[in-house]
Amino acid sequence: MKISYLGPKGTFTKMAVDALFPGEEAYSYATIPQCMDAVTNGEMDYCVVPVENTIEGTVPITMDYLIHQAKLPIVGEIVIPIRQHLLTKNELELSEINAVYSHSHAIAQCHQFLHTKLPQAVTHATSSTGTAAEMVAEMEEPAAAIGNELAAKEFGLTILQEDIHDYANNHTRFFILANPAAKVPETIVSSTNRKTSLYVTLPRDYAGALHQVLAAFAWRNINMSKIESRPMKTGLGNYFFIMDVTCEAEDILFQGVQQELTALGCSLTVLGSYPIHQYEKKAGANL
Ligand SMILES: O=C(O)C(=O)C[C@]1(C(=O)O)C=C[C@@H](O)C=C1
Repeated sequence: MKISYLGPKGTFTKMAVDALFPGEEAYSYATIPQCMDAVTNGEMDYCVVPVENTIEGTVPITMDYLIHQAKLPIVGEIVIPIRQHLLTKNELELSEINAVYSHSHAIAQCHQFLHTKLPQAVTHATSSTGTAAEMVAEMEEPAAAIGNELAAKEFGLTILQEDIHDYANNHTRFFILANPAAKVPETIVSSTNRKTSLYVTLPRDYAGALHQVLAAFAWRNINMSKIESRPMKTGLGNYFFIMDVTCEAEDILFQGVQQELTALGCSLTVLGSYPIHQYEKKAGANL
């Protein structure tokens, strides 16, 4: 079994991979689209990609590339607690740090900390928190990375300040996307907690169009756990709606929704019906 993830070493995505696929071969890629492409072209069986964070919301590149380009099925989800630390090469005063490197989502999770404690430091976005740690480990100037304990270990950095994220309840959701030919391992399938992700496009702009869509789920008592609009990229004001519902796509009531929305001229695409996993801390784990 081969799994692609956003690398290099020491990323949160790598932690998610280790939790889901212990002992399996994991391959690092530089970007989220590259992780998905590796599955599409058959190099990899699965990829693990970040989707949504408690503080910063959706990871747009993941949803956009999944919907517009990769079109891979979602076969599972894991939610991981996120602890962001300030990592440096040596012990420094905060006032000495002139640059901070990290993934844009990690920087956003620590915005208030950076604003109040490191006003002099210029922030630089990197392709991942692991890349930021790798870069800072090679720099001579007094810079810091935002990343996790695993990155500190992998790149020999000091944790100058722990838990610098602005809100304590910080979690990120990751999707497991699969090559349609791959057999999903039993450890991933076996979870009683399940969800379906889908997106809906409306036939045109008219009063109550979205209300009709929501009503189709509501009167069947199907619980919606998330709804968000994303641009269709075809013109200003053209949006589709990504939704998560807590039932299976095979459920007779869900199929009723599909028929009703199709009759109304909407299009409904299922991205996957999948099990939800919660990260369980193991002895010696880095979270
Ligand atoms: O840079 C990493 O470590 C990642 O795995 C990416 C990512 C993200 O895209 O949101 C994953 C989890 C954290 O929320 C911050 C960064």
